[in-house]
Amino acid sequence: MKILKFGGTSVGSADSIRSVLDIVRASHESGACPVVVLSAMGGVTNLLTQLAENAAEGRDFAEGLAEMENRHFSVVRQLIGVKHQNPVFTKLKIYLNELEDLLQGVFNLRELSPQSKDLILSYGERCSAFLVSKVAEQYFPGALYVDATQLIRTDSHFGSAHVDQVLSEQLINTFVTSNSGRLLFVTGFIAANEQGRVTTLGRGGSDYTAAIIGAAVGATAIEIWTDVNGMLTADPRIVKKAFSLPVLSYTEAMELSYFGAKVIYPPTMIPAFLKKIPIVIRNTFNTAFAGTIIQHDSGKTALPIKGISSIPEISVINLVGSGMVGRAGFSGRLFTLLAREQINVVLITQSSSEHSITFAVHPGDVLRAKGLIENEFELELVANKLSPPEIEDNLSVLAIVGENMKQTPGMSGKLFHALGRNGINVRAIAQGSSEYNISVIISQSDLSKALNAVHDAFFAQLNKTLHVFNAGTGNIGTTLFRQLREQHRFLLDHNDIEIKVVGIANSRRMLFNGDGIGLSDWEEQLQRAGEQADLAKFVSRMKLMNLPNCVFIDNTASEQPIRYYEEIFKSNISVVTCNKIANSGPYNQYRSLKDTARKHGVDFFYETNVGAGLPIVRVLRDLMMSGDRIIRIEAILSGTISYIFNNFTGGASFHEVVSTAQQLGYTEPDPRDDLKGTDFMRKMLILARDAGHPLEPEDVHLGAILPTACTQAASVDEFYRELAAADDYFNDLKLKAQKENKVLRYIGKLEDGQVSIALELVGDGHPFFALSGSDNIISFTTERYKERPLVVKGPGAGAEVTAAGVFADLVNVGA
Ligand SMILES: NC(=O)C1=CN([C@@H]2O[C@H](COP(=O)(O)OP(=O)(O)OC[C@H]3O[C@@H](n4cnc5c(N)ncnc54)[C@H](O)[C@@H]3O)[C@@H](O)[C@H]2O)C=CC1
Ligand SMILES: N[C@@H](CC=O)C(=O)O
Ligand code: NA
Repeated sequence: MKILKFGGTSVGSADSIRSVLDIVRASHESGACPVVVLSAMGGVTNLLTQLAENAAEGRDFAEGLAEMENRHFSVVRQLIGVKHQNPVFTKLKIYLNELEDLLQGVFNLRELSPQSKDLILSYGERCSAFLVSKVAEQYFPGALYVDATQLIRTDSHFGSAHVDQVLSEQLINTFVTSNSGRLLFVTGFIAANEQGRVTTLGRGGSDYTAAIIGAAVGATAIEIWTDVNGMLTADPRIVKKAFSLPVLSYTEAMELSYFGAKVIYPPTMIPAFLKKIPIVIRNTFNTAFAGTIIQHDSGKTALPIKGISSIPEISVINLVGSGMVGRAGFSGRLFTLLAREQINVVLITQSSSEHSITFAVHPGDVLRAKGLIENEFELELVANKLSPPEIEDNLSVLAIVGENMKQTPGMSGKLFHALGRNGINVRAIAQGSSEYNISVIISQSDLSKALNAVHDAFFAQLNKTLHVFNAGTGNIGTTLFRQLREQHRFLLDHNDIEIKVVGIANSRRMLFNGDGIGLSDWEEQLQRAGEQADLAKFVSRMKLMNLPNCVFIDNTASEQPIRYYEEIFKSNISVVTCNKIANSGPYNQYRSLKDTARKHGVDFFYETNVGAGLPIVRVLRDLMMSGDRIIRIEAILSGTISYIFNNFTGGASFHEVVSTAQQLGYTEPDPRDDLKGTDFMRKMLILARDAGHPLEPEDVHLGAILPTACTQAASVDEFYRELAAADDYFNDLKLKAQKENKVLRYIGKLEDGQVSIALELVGDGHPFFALSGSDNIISFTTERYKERPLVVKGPGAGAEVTAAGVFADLVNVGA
């Protein structure tokens, strides 16, 4: 025999009741004659609570009663044939009249005892179970409505009564046996005490009813039908990637539901656990989905943890006192006091010095707990053996849960790494003695970020999300967005990485969307829904959104974003930049940026600062980190100048070739930066610094390729005019080279801590002779690569290769 329990949403409307009956039919046809347990229609228990409170305070309750009547009557009209409706209306009307009398009594007395409240609430389940049984009767002759007050016996602890398991089992078995073969529709949640007075089993008690009946009849399974796909790895309202768990042990399910996951009412597990009856959580609205099985063992799984649960609102009380806290007997007195006063202590930690105890309670209990402690320990407080209790509010608990944790080392390391990397401060830590959970207390404002970051850390193989804030939507930014869009599917399928661009800014406008800005029409969105750009606001919004695995990309050529890098690192956000200005400014700035990023455990990636997408920065870093020593670097690192010399061969004049290089996207936004050598200087400086030399920009010996008039041009237009005027000068250079069978090369060198860049004529014996397009080439002569240098060569400018380099840096963030 199976028990099927349907929650409020499953019986919330005529449509959903139809789905319930389909499920019952399927179960019935498969041979089992199930017992069906029903909750009140969705929202009805809350409505009844409200009406009872209204009545007790002398407020009107008629309107609410009418609403209750309408909801039930409307189902009768929709689901029961006209001929059979009258007796159903009559019985429902009797229930509603009784309810009205009760509410009137409460109204007259202005008093609502827990006993009256239980009786009032019982009408929710009575109406729904009766109604559904009558709808079912049309298809299952003999279907029987059962009021659980006949089946479940409790004590008189109204509101949350304790079940007399033995007596209830007898009552249930007698009833079920004498009605064998009939389909039973039982009210959830309600029971009765010895005198037959109605009691309730606590919020969510319908699950419990199902478990009690299941245990009594030795059911093969207890199916809890709800409106979600079983128990999930985390709260899906906060963690979009939360997924349903196929198998959990009873203990794991208890731990997960204790901390917030409201899918199942924790006491439900006990009768099922004792009789080893599996509980299956299924979705009434997605019957094709297998749901979650809760059973004796936690099942074979590769997952180190099962889920992450959370309590969003918690308060903490700190007790400090050298003379008191930590002494034998103190904690005993403290926690006995709190237990006696029914204050639920969610979590306890004690400092190793044992001079302090921190414990968490629900915010509604915190002031009462403080008052109780002040009373109980009055003498100790007066004698200064104990400091007055301190309260901290606006905190949350996050807990990772799973039986496998016990056998897997490094679980807490992983948890704290994920939290630390995302700048989440941990207020207190507790590991359950069972080692089935590790809980941390964090600030409420960090909860969403923490849940997502921890979820990614533990279920990384199941997809990691990077949240990107991108400044600069020019040549490189636009190309990067296109590449991200084109690769979105591939990254998800092959690397389980999802990249969401959640903020975009250029010098005119900015736009945010925490769910990700669609990259097929970002320009149109930025125009339509964006606001006026303000980089300070962009950065503060980025911090405020507090997203996990967050990356700031600087795709501008501006000094402005650089002012925020430190602040960004301090907010535990990584930076990826193709903007060279940050690393080629004063040495102190370069040093400080690197140090700050390292200190905050975030990445600062700038591969495209040198040679665009070519692996140069990375290669140098690997050489340095593995203990090699750089003897000499020789390089061509201006893609623009390389292109110009490789193409200034035929009929086109020098200034025309420069203009083509600009059109091809090789130049800096201002091409004077390339031709004056500034861009090359920056790259050599960055390499020298990365190679360990604390140089300043003016330390680089920069040989010019332009006549003075060109270098002094005050605007880009004027620059082109001066270039055109200098055509003869460049032609002479070209002819000289051709005469000597040589080519023009602008070459940078780093040796003995000295950096120079100069225009050279090189012959075909030179390794830099054969280049084409915008090629860069770099040769590292090192202790290990002494005889034959390590050479990297390839296109070193252009939007496609640069954006690809930014992309590669991005996917490596946090790797
Ligand atoms: N073109 C290439 O081959 C390579 C370029 N780079 C670097 O890429 C960067 C971008 O170059 P392009 O895309 O060609 O430049 P671009 O001029 O086409 O685009 C720059 C973008 O930055 C935005 N911007 C400027 N100031 C801003 C501010 N204060 N706040 C927000 N946005 C701002 C502009 O609105 C524009 O969208 C430069 O730093 C360049 O050195 C690096 C390696 C290779
Ligand atoms: N303008 C630069 C682009 C790469 O950094 C160049 O020409 O090399
Ligand atoms: Na590079």
